[in-house]
Amino acid sequence: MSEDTPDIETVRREIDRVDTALLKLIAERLELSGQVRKAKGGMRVWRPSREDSHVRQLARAAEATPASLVSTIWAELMSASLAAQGPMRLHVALEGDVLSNWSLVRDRFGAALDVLTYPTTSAALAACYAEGEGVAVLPSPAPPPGGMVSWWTALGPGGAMEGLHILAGLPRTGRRDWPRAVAVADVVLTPSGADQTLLCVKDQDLLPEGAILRAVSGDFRLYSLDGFHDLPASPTRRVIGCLPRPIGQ
Ligand SMILES: C=C(O[C@@H]1C=C(C(=O)O)C=C[C@H]1O)C(=O)O
Repeated sequence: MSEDTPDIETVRREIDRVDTALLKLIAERLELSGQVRKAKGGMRVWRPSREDSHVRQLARAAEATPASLVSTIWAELMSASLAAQGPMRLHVALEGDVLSNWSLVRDRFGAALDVLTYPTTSAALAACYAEGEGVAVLPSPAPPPGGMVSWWTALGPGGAMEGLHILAGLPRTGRRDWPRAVAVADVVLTPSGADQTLLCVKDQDLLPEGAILRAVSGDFRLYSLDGFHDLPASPTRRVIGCLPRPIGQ
């Protein structure tokens, strides 16, 4: 053994020391999330914009730790926090590549929350709509010309589920400009600090400058706008979501 080779027992003792410190900090964090629950009163448990702005700041501060690792570790911590705070269930549509969908959900929401799965997108969306604290995980609105994934029109002007919003993109980290899946819930839109606003337009309507066409279904078009925009709703257009920008983009 050369002089530079670390002694395995010494390294293991150091790892034990770090893990014991981490364990104490995790317990402290869980204790604090119990207090958040009380402080929130009747407020909705899931605050996706707070989660993504927090993880973005941590990833920036992390230096050598990759953003994807920061995101998955905090997904687990937040999952435990949410499970402790109250009833929040995930309603996941497993259409398409089931294994990829499942790992996207785990990476973003951790393992502590109850998950119900559905064979179709519309069934997952309906279950979420029927349940106050539910969150649906659905395939992203499809870019044209693949406009078959048209569930998002139900959130648009005149749609049956106007209270629901698109609030998070999956995966949370990476360079993709448009997510593979999105999370939908009955939560008010608030900025995370780096967002795209999702605007659903019916028929032909005047578009804000810089709008990017993301999906088309019948008379409905879905555009994204850079930044957070609280645009007033009209019979022909409505803001249906706010997607925090992927971390690491
Ligand atoms: C703790 C809160 O509740 C939830 C859990 C969070 C966390 O564990 O950091 C963050 C946002 C919420 O989804 C909060 O609202 O701050």
